[in-house]
Amino acid sequence: GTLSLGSVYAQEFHLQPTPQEYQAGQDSVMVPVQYSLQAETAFRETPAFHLLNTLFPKGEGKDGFPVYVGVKGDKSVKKYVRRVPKQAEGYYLGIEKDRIVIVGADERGAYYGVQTLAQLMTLGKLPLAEVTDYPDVPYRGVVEGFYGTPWSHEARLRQLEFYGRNKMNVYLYGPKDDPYHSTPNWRKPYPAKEASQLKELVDKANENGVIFYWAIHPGQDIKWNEEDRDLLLKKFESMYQLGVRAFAVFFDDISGEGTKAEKQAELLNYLDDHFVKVKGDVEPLVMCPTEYNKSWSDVKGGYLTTLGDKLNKGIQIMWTGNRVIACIDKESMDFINPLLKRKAYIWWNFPVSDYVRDHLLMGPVYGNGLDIKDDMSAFVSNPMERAEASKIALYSVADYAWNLEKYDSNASWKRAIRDLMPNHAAYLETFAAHNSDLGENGHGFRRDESVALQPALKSLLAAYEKNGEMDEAAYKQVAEECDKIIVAADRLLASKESRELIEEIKPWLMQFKLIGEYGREVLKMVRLQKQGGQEFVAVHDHAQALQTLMYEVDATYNQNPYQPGVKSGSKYLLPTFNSLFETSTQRYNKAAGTTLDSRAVYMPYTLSSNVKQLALLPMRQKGKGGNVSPSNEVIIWQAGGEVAVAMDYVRTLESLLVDLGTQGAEKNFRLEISADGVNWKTVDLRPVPGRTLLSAEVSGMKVLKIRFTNVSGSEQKVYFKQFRFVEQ
Ligand SMILES: CCCCCN1[C@H](CO)[C@@H](O)[C@@H](O)[C@@H]1CC(=O)NC
Repeated sequence: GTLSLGSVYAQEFHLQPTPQEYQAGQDSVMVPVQYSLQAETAFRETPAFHLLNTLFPKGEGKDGFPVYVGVKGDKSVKKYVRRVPKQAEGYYLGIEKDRIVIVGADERGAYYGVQTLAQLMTLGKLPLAEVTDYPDVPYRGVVEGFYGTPWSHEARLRQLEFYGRNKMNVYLYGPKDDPYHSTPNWRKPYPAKEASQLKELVDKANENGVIFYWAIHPGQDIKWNEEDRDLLLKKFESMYQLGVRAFAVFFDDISGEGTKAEKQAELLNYLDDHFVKVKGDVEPLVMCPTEYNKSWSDVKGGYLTTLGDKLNKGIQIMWTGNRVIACIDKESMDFINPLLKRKAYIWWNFPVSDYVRDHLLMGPVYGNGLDIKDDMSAFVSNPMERAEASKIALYSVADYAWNLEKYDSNASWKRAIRDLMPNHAAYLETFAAHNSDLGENGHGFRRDESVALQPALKSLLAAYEKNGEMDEAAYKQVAEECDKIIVAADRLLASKESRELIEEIKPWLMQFKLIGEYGREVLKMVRLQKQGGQEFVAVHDHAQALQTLMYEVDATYNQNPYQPGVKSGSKYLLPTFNSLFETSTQRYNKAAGTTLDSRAVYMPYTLSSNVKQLALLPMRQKGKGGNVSPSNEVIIWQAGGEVAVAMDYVRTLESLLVDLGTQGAEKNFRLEISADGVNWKTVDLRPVPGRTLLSAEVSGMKVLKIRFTNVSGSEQKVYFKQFRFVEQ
């Protein structure tokens, strides 16, 4: 019989990604326990069949509920062929009283139709519905292209299932720190273990309708000769033997010979003509250019137009937008497509966090144009090294790239969270809401954070700071949020669900709980300061104890050479609590004549620079010293350009290290120390044998300011790998 769907389903339920067209009546049929397959025999070899066969408790049987499934041209579904969209990977799904019909424009379309059926079956009843659907962007998915610890094999297997469910059809394997993907071993075949794991990934990808691209990153040391060309071809052949049927060549983040456009184009065309076209069953090549974003491109130099003119038409060219880290809009596409003479293959550098490793990017995916579906051939996301945590953003990337016009970033974000942890969605949402911004970073890319609580935080702080007023409504809202934070952190830390996710984000959950407790104490301090009660002192000391615990977490976990530590709620939540802590303590001291320590978080060092790419780099304090957060891009350091660090008051140095990633930098740069900010003393920089590291003899020196200048008289292209000092 037919049952009517309760309205609760109608509101909550949402197909993912958002379909182009979905009509469901109020009527529905019970979910059949068994199905009978009406399809061509060949269908049984496809991923669509294997997925379909898992959906019915009693599997397939001749008396089961009829399921007509196939692709355009199949006899079994001839009757429905007019309903099928013309777009690649499109499908028609019809649920009728006495049958289910799924017709794909192609095999992957049929697979997606089954994925949509699978989602509808979670309703417990099947609505009498029609879905006419197809993707806006041809290639949608993920490029594992970040610096840092590559994803584990298990994490990748889970990712591929996730991509299948979310109708993502591309996974590009290109972890920068895999030595067989990049220099030095790109010429060598994988060792047995890695090879068998890659084969397993390819099989898993095929099962989930995902094209597995294996990328090579040869540019840093490739020689433009037949030997290297043939070694690269041999490597592709060895990957082909493992089942790889899609290949990419990345020339990003390199310098030297490998950056030449003509040579890159020649190599790619050779691979296209002598490998891809010869094999016949390999996807079109994808390449990542050296000039992969507008801010790095020199149009007059002709790099991009050379690629656009010379690269065989079928070869895809990647692009990250106006900057390394940037949202993609119409203006960005109108700039690049004419130069490439094809639709750019977007590599979106979000939620990648390898330049802000102490932050998690758990917020909504927003800021990309909703009017560019016809301007790009692909939209793939470069994720965080934390695979499970990346799924919040990836879920929405899938939603966006499938149906741009209907994309709603906030609604998608909430669904992403519910999809990731159905039994802890509210807690994960509380956590994600306050762990979304990147903090200061060299790329200047920021995200919103604590959006719902921002107004209360701002008005609570403004009222109190300006004239000691108490905005009771804001106070109440912030106090309630602190309670929610504490509960959310505990529930997530104790969660049995999504254990792999919890293990990835555990340090941030610990930090998050401390922030909730700290906020609770700071709110008490504000209340007590206004009442003038003695209890202020005990609460102040508890808040300081929590500050110490927060520092401990930050100094203990996720230690890496780039952005060590564990930042949470860093944009508004923690800064507001710190301001309230400082102000209430200063006011209490004034009224009570006490000298309670009012410093919340301490940053004694200030960076300044007239070198564009260094000016925004954050200063970090670590223990008894500080460092400038390194940048992993090539720095264009103009003649006379300088970077300086100012202390809050005169301090005594123990050591100072500089690493520009190039030999002989000590000849082109000068280090100076000043104890008063007026008189400067040049300090010797000694190269550490065999390394590009320079050590300065500063032990015992009084310092108010440090200055480091390019005195070579000409522009220098260097890396900014380290600038670190330790105090005595
Ligand atoms: C050296 C320039 C910064 C690196 C640029 N991005 C990412 C962000 O950090 C990083 O993951 C790296 O793989 C990637 C390179 C890139 O964007 N290629 C198209």
